[in-house]
Amino acid sequence: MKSAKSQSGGKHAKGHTEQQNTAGQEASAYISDPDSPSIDSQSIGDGIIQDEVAVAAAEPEAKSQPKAKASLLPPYDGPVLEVRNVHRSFQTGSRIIHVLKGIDMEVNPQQLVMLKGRSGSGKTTLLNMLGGLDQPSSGDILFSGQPLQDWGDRKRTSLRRKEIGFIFQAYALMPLLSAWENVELSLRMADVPRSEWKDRVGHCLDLVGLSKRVKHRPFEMSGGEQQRVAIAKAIAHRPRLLLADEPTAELDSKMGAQVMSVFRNIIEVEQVTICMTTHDPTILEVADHVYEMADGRFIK
Ligand SMILES: Nc1ncnc2c1ncn2[C@@H]1O[C@H](COP(=O)(O)OP(=O)(O)OP(=O)(O)O)[C@@H](O)[C@H]1O
Repeated sequence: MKSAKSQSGGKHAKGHTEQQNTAGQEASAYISDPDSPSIDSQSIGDGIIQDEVAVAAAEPEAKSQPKAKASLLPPYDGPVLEVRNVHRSFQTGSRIIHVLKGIDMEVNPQQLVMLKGRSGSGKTTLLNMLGGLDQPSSGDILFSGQPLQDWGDRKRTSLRRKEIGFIFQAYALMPLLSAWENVELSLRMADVPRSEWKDRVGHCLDLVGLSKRVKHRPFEMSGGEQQRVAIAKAIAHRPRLLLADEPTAELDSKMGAQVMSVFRNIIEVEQVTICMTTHDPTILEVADHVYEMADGRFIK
């Protein structure tokens, strides 16, 4: 796993020990400011995980009673994602690095779309933008027809919590929580009413083939099983979009194939849309569409 990058838009989950160590501190921040501030200036893994650590550590009573999932987005029949001429540059010291150089793409409902390309081509930078974790330097990203750049930090945070599920290369599960509790956490974060948790957690763990592992903690499971818990967790709150950053990179080919078959199944059953990055040529055939990136552009 690579280290986090120097500036906004970096990536990757922190190690578990670090997640645990920050729990108390993050929890108090969460309680004192329930509408937690934007995490857009943090890496994809850092932002999501700090958010989760805070919610996991907070006493349930410290939050107001969860409300039913309010719709953030008006009904829309078009693509889940429309990306128009997106550029992203980073400044490191006196240097400006132009990472994305005019990206155009569309992701339609219930598609499995893959971004492939060599290391450093810009895949994760783009994924961060698609999840509203970072903003383009120029260009537009529409999520279900809504231009994300016109949304404030708070609304984008809410979009991430309610409409997007994130999956990482290194699973990013809470190490002290069981599979069941890890999935439950995502419902708590999305303000899903507690009365719905039991059925929904059971259903999601069943979908990923882990109904017999619900009490296991991450260290008691194989890599493939942990990644399937992470998938159950990512879909539990019924997001429209799943974003996965190299979800099979740590797995052998058999477990990688299982994860891809779970992806196909949840697209059918949960009607979710998936956009993922990969280096693995053996899984590309499962995709509905593959975008190949080189040096910040798509190769035709
Ligand atoms: N926050 C940042 N500050 C400076 N440079 C960055 C930042 N984020 C990404 N970059 C640079 O942008 C380029 C693309 O990085 P990115 O992580 O998007 O590539 P990638 O295709 O996902 O690579 P990999 O397959 O290794 O994960 C790299 O040269 C990287 O160093």
